[in-house]
Amino acid sequence: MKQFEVASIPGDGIGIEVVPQAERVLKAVADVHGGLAFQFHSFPWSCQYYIEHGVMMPENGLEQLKPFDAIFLGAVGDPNLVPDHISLWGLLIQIRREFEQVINMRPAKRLDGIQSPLQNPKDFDLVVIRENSEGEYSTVGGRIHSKEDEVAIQNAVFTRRGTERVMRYAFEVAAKRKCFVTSATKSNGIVHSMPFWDQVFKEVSEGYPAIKTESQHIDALAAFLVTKPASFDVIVASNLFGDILTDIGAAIMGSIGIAPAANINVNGKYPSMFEPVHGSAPDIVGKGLANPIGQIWTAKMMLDHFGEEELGSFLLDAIERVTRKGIVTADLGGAHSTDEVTTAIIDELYNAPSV
Ligand SMILES: NC(=O)C1=CN([C@@H]2O[C@H](COP(=O)(O)OP(=O)(O)OC[C@H]3O[C@@H](n4cnc5c(N)ncnc54)[C@H](O)[C@@H]3O)[C@@H](O)[C@H]2O)C=CC1
Ligand SMILES: CC(=O)C(=O)O
Ligand SMILES: [K+]
Ligand SMILES: [Mn+2]
Repeated sequence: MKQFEVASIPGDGIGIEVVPQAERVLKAVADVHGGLAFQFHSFPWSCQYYIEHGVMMPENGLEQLKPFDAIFLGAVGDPNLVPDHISLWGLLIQIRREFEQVINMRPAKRLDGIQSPLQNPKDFDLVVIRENSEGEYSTVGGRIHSKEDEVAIQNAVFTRRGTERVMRYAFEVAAKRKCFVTSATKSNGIVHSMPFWDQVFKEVSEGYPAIKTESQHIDALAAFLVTKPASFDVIVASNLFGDILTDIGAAIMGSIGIAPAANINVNGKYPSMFEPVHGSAPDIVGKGLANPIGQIWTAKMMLDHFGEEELGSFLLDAIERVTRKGIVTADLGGAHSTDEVTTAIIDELYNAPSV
């Protein structure tokens, strides 16, 4: 019996609603499989925790997380309790950085039964590989002076090591897919980091002669994601560009409530972290409206990461059989609750031909 030890951090808002639902699904997946088990250890680190303790997680929080096979996170942020830059940097971004989760992989594809806001989305199936450790998300800079003399400086950081690493990762992913990588750039407006990004992209691409490439400026690329998403395979992007593109990816799928993500540690020194693209959605919290599919699809990415790819596909198939039946939450035009959608997915797991 294979046993996976998973650290759960539901976090804030709807994170607290969807994480237990996805855990229920994973337990069912394990039950149907028969040869593996998940043990979840839940950590209460959140904005509520901050109100009680003055920190988002204890000083030895990372040490507590390190022994786990993976971290399964919901969402962080409750702007009514704690300013976002404090809560996100105190937990989510700290884990990404300290655990060297340098790659953020975010697929977007059309699912049967879900209406895309696009008139003709075709069968798009793409993945954004987002740099997850540097770039525009940096603590380098500061604020000085006050009133009309006030100055804020925020420096973006692009290292050769980090830039090459994310690009190589994108090429490796593309080699297993449709062999096409698009680089998100903005070298017409950002005159140091983006020409560097383009240069590294060109250099890395020379090592992958079988992979087709293109570069697109981020503004045009954002528009193309709306007008012709089916033309993309793998998109490699800096931290901020990838963040923005993946909310568009989620939107064209039909809702940000279904988009999954994986924060991947590539050197094996620390656990990877799995969390949906969406945030804590304070506007719908406590109403049973949260779409659990983003968190459940994220669980599928965790299965893939554990080497259980067949089981991952089995789970995504069950999700799609449920969306095909129209059993969906309000964000997708349905009338079903978080719990009902989850239960329908679990029923599909048990009713499917066995793995
Ligand atoms: N990785 C993370 O933990 C992230 C955290 N946040 C934080 O979350 C808080 C809210 O941020 P927002 O910008 O409002 O982004 P958000 O993703 O939480 O919500 C955006 C919109 O999408 C809807 N939505 C999101 N997830 C949904 C789901 N599963 N089912 C149905 N509808 C869903 C919300 O109701 C809202 O209308 C902030 O504190 C923000 O910093 C935001 C993005 C990512
Ligand atoms: C923070 C955020 O928006 C993200 O990780 O996608
Ligand atoms: K999240
Ligand atoms: Mn985001």
